[in-house]
Amino acid sequence: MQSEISVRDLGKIYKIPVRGQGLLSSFKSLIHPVYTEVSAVNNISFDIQKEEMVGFIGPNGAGKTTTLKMLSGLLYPTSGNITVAGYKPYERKREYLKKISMIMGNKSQMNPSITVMDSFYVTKEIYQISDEDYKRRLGELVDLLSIEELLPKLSRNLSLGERAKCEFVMALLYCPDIVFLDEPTLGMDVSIQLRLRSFIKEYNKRYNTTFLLTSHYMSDITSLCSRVILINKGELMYDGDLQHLGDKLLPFKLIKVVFSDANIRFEDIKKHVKGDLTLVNQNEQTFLIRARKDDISQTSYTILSNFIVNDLTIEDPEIESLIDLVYSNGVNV
Ligand SMILES: Nc1ncnc2c1ncn2[C@@H]1O[C@H](COP(=O)(O)OP(=O)(O)OP(=O)(O)O)[C@@H](O)[C@H]1O
Repeated sequence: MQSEISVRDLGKIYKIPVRGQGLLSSFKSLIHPVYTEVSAVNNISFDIQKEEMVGFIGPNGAGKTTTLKMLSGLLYPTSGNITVAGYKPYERKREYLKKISMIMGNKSQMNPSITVMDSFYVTKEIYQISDEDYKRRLGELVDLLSIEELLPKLSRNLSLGERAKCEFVMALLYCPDIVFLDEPTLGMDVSIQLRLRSFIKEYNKRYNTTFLLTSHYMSDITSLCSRVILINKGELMYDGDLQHLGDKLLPFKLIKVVFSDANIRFEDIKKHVKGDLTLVNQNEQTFLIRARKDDISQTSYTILSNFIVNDLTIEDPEIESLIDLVYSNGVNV
């Protein structure tokens, strides 16, 4: 069976004009432009099946947006092949454009000078949605996102969160099979992020829509995607289970220990325990300590043998800490 999204050896090189400093140099570069090349995506391959929700993650400049733009047909690849729903995206066939949608958290698709309702109506006309389907779909989406009172407002007067909800409605009105989400919750407060996440989850279940999502908020990824594709400097670094990636990249565990003695200090523990140990936090006799996974049995044993302990538990690190690692340091899986 053919995958819903199939990407093979995909590459994108941007050619950027080099401009020298000063007026004369700028003038020369207009007549004889010199270009430099930036390899944004380098030979990546992956498959996504229908109904999957996949997180697409990587540090700044990794090539996520460039890839999404090639998948949606906004950019032409320099090399490789893409098939989405049986189409070549860069051909931008009308039937293809009806099958996909792209939501970009930092770009609005709505005309600021007309009302929300009119923007939706324009979408109806562009995508030739029948009156009956339009009425039903709009009703459902307005209901799911509770935006009834926004319909008569001018788009330019919407708050960030209100606009995001309307963008979702507009992008889904024509019932696309595949949705590309690029930072859909960017800059939103936590309550709107939660609302949009539960909306995406519910929508995926109800309509079996395929989602490919990039986000700097790990909670978007952890709550929606069990599979992640990780890229770094345009190269594919990992494709698989999110939890497994966490195990690989976070090679430590957390020991929560409650001592009987209120006077214990972290230095006392370190005197006995060999190896890497970090104090994450302390509340009276309760310590949360980070230790390397490989040392965890020995560390716990040493603590139990040298102190009077009321309670000791071993916990996995929060998968959320993965995003800091991925986005701040880049990664090597
Ligand atoms: N239009 C463009 N012209 C030239 N270079 C570009 C263009 N768009 C992106 N790039 C470069 O391509 C590389 C990948 O950029 P891209 O926007 O795809 O990364 P990203 O993973 O989406 O980053 P972020 O998380 O910061 O949004 C970067 O080095 C970027 O500077």
